[in-house]
Amino acid sequence: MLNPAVPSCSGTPEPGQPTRRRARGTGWQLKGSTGCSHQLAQSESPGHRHFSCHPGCCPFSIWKLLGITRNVPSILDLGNGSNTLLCVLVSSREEEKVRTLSLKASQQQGEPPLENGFLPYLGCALKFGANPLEFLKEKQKKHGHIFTCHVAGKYIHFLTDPFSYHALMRQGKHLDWKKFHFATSAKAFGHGSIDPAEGNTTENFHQTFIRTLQGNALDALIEAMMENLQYVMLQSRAPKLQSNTWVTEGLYTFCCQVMFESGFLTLFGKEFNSNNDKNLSSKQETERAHILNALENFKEFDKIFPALVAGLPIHLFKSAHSAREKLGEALLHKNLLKRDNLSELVTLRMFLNDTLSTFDDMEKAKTHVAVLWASQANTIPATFWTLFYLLKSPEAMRAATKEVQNVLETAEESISLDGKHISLNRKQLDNMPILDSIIKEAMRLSSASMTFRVAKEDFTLHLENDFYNIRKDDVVALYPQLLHFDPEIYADPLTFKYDRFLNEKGEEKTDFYRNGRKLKYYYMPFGTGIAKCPGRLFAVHEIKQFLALIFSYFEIELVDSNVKCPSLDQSRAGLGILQPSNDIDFRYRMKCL
Ligand code: HEM
Repeated sequence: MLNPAVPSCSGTPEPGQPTRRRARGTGWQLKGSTGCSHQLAQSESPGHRHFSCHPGCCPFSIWKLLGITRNVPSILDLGNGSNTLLCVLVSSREEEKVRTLSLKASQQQGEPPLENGFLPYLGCALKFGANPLEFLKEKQKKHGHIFTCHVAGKYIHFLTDPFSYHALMRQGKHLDWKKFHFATSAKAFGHGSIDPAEGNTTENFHQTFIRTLQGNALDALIEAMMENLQYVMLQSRAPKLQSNTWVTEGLYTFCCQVMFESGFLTLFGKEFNSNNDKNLSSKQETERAHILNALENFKEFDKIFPALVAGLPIHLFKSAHSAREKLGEALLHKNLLKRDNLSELVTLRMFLNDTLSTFDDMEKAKTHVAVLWASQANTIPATFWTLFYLLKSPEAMRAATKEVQNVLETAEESISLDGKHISLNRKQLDNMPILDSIIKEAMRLSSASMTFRVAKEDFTLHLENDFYNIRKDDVVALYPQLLHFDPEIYADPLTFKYDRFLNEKGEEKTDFYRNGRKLKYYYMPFGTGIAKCPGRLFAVHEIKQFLALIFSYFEIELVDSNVKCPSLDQSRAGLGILQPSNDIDFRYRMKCL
């Protein structure tokens, strides 16, 4: 792994003058501000091809440092303590770009201000990757509400004014949201293209998700999840909970196991048939071992997910590759068919895979791995942050437990350990505004999702008071963490306030302001517009169910009540809810009921 002291071309740019620009359609040109416009020298060693400017211009041979070699990727460790990995694959196509490096320029008229960054090909990628929020805040200060960043070969126009967000939604005619999702999914999960235009399938995935995660389908998911959470918390973890003694565990580890196991059972059903089965308990144990094994594979694969999105091939990561294949094996249709209580989502997806696609068995299975990942990767950290903030805030904990007690009482649900499970339906769970506010606040503080749209053609982006030319294939992006941490919208934005999303009546608060104007977009962990997460309602219900059951059955506390809030692991910035950079010890024991 390289740990570069980032080099630059000798000589500094002329003040106020960007040193590079895109010549439409011709790739990159570079000019050192000393006036050099050199041909890049090329040298070959077995398996590698190095490019370098002449020694006086690029003393550290940036090309070599970045490992620009034929089909050999580089991983750059920023060494800034943030665990950030930025991965760049430089293929022969990029080599062509590098070959044409030689000159200078600036943004074209009518385009947003351009930040090229100092690194050829990478542009601003390293700085952006190290801390996107700080980077974008700095550029916002410098350029205003819209600017363009060159990031790893792409031009990304960031809209930072929340009053401009609707411009992105409105101009769907010129902007594509699907291509990026389709390409990312195929790259990360290893199935063939799911873009109907490419002929492997005619399934409309978006419609499948809406149909099976919302409306009536959601009721069934909620019911199954309630049952599974109790099975996992009480029966499956029974050996740990034998006596009335405290169990100490990492909070993230706990949330991860409970949510993964329950969520997996809810979507992919159970191996065992629970009715009148003499060997039930040994079958349950085997099933649990399989799911925990799937969790290990999930974690191994999930670790390198940002690298896959950045374009690195999975073959570089042997154990993650093998983990993804094992997840695929487990979700082969022939194995799913042996399970009871498959969700409507999985049943319908299997049917559509079989009837509308030409995927082979493993590709079909990998489309299920994609669903498994989408259903868990954000939910697990969101559950952790919610419970962590509750444990840190006695006032929030009191309000939340009281709300749950009231709802249980109204529903005439009693809490016991005699095997009768608590049941709360969707309507009852919807009647918990305090939990809603707590979950929202925890996600506001931990979410770093990014909304992307790709320009289908050259067009003019109309914002509130101005307009900008956007070129075909450029990306227009929103980074809502800017909005979530804006002190004008959220006073004291880094502080957890459990009732931030409640109004004076104790109902959901929806009026948030900036510059005295009411905002339409103020909370976006689930994205927005057409591509908004189709599983968002289920996700919030899952977390509420988890909390309601924790409060009902367990006493729970932090091992160190003064423990500091863990920092956000920035390596997943742009992908959703960030994980904590370290786990936090907590303890729990069964209540004496
Ligand atoms: C706290 C939990 C969750 C968060 C924060 C979250 C967030 C997101 C975000 C930001 C997107 C991308 C939206 C965009 O591109 O603009 C997304 C997509 C998606 N999410 Fe979630 N999600 C969560 C839970 C879930 C759950 C539980 C499921 C399913 C059971 C799910 C299923 C999906 C699917 C299938 C997509 C892709 C949609 C498409 O491409 O049509 N998500 N999610």
